[in-house]
Amino acid sequence: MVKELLSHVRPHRKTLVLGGLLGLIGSAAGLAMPLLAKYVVDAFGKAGSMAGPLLGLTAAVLIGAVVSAAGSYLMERTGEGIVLGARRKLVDRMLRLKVADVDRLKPGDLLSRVTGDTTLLRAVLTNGIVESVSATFMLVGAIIMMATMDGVLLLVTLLVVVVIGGLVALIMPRIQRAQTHAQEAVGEMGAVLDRALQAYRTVKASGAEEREIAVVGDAAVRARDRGLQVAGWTSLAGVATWMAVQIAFLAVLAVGGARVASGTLEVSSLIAFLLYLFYLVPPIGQLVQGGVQLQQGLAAMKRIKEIEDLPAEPVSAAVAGTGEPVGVTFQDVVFKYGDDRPTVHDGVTFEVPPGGLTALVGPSGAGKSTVFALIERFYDHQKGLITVGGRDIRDWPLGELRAALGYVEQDAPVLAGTLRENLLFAARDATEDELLRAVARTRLDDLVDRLPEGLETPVGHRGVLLSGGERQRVAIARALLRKPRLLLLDEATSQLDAVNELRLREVIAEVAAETTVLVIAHRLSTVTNADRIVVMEGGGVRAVGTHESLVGEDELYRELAATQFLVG
Ligand SMILES: Nc1ncnc2c1ncn2[C@@H]1O[C@H](COP(=O)(O)OP(=O)(O)OP(=O)(O)O)[C@@H](O)[C@H]1O
Repeated sequence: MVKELLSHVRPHRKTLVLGGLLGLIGSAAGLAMPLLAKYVVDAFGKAGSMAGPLLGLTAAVLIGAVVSAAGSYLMERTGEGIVLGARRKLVDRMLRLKVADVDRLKPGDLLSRVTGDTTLLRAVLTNGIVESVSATFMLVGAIIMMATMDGVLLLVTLLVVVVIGGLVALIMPRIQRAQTHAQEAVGEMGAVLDRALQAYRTVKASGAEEREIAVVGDAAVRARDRGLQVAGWTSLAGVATWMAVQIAFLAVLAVGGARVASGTLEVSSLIAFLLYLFYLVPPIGQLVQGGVQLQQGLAAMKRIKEIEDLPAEPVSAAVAGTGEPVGVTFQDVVFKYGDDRPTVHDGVTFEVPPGGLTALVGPSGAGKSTVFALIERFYDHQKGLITVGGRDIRDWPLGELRAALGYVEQDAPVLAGTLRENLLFAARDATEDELLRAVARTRLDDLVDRLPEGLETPVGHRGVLLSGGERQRVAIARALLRKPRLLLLDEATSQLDAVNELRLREVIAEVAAETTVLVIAHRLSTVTNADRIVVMEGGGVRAVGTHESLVGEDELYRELAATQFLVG
């Protein structure tokens, strides 16, 4: 883990060394100040020329200030660079993860890893390292000086320091563990808050503000408690260090006093030795502080690495596909979302030939949306065969497969940005003509005319909020611009008004004339128009046919048609 931590420093090591050196020079200039002041005072006394010493003093003050400032700026800059690098790497991985992995991780927690944990790296990797290095120098210097004074006393000192140092070393992993828990607690708080913000309207409508405030408050209290554990262990390490010096002082006094009494040591040497002993205090303190920071950095690194170690998917570029419509088949497909989850597909078999409109229907929870998730390879099925265009989906390069598909989620989200950016989201290279045609085909012209800045109007968050029907048509236009060979459309379950429903039906019929459309249908209009309907139930396919044939032959379908489609 230390290696990974240092790998973040490597690209910045030159700046870091330079920053550290400038800091040292700055401090040296500070140290020279009293000496220069002495010259100035001496010059007073001798009534000699003041110009030289004063100029020297001014120059030292200025140079010291500038060099120190440059040094600390470079350190901060390196810190920011390290945080930027860590964030980029983490976000890069986060957006390439498999859907199944993201399902397990909570968005608020992921967010806290990118914001909080990366920030923790800054202190340890800049000041932590530099101060520890300079503290080590000071420590070694003081020890050498002590060695020249008296070897026996040095041995006594080192013995005490080593024993207490061992104790501190035992405490360090505990600090790391406590810090990991503290970071987890902060992540958990982020997750809870995120959940409340996501369901903001429901929270308000349910009058659940106070309950949610309490839930997030509890998470914050847990984060505080974890933080206190870190504080506890850190103070213990601090006390141990303090004790080390005090005990060493007493031990040296005792042993040294005896030696002075026996005449083997001079009093002046004992005094000098004791003075040097106290010189050890700041560097030891800094080293312990550096150790604590290192534990914090390691804890953060652990959480960052957890994400970086997850497998990444190859990315599919947002470009339009080209090509003929493709069919899709499912043969005895078995799938569950996890080993401990119930089986969702238990031998699903159906066939969709290229072109035309196929509707998937079935009771809620029958596994219809899961069919789409498997075709998009958001998840991998456990058994059976799924083909797209006659080719096993596992043999398709992932990017190519997804480029061939258009995908419209049931809860079609609008992303931040303008309407144009939203439409071109899946096909950045579409021409203006293609864009306008997609707008016309999805009957979005009215919307574009109505919006104050037309296509350039910001929509979604911080922009104009679109209605459910508009969002769905934007999503369809977005999918169409990708020129899909197979369009997967999860119809919105919400009621659309008559005009919107008619528009949607027209759009689907037009698209189905050009490419393969597989739609999860919640509306009778979609189903009656379909070339074929696949009825799913209880993890399998129950019947396949047209509306007319199924009404005659399939009881469940008849029931669904009588209730669900007509009302939903
Ligand atoms: N990401 C997921 N992780 C775990 N289980 C899931 C996930 N998505 C769906 N499920 C489960 O799989 C089953 C089938 O869900 P699916 O969304 O495919 O049904 P559906 O037929 O589309 O239902 P609806 O018509 O209500 O949308 C459900 O029991 C659901 O709880």
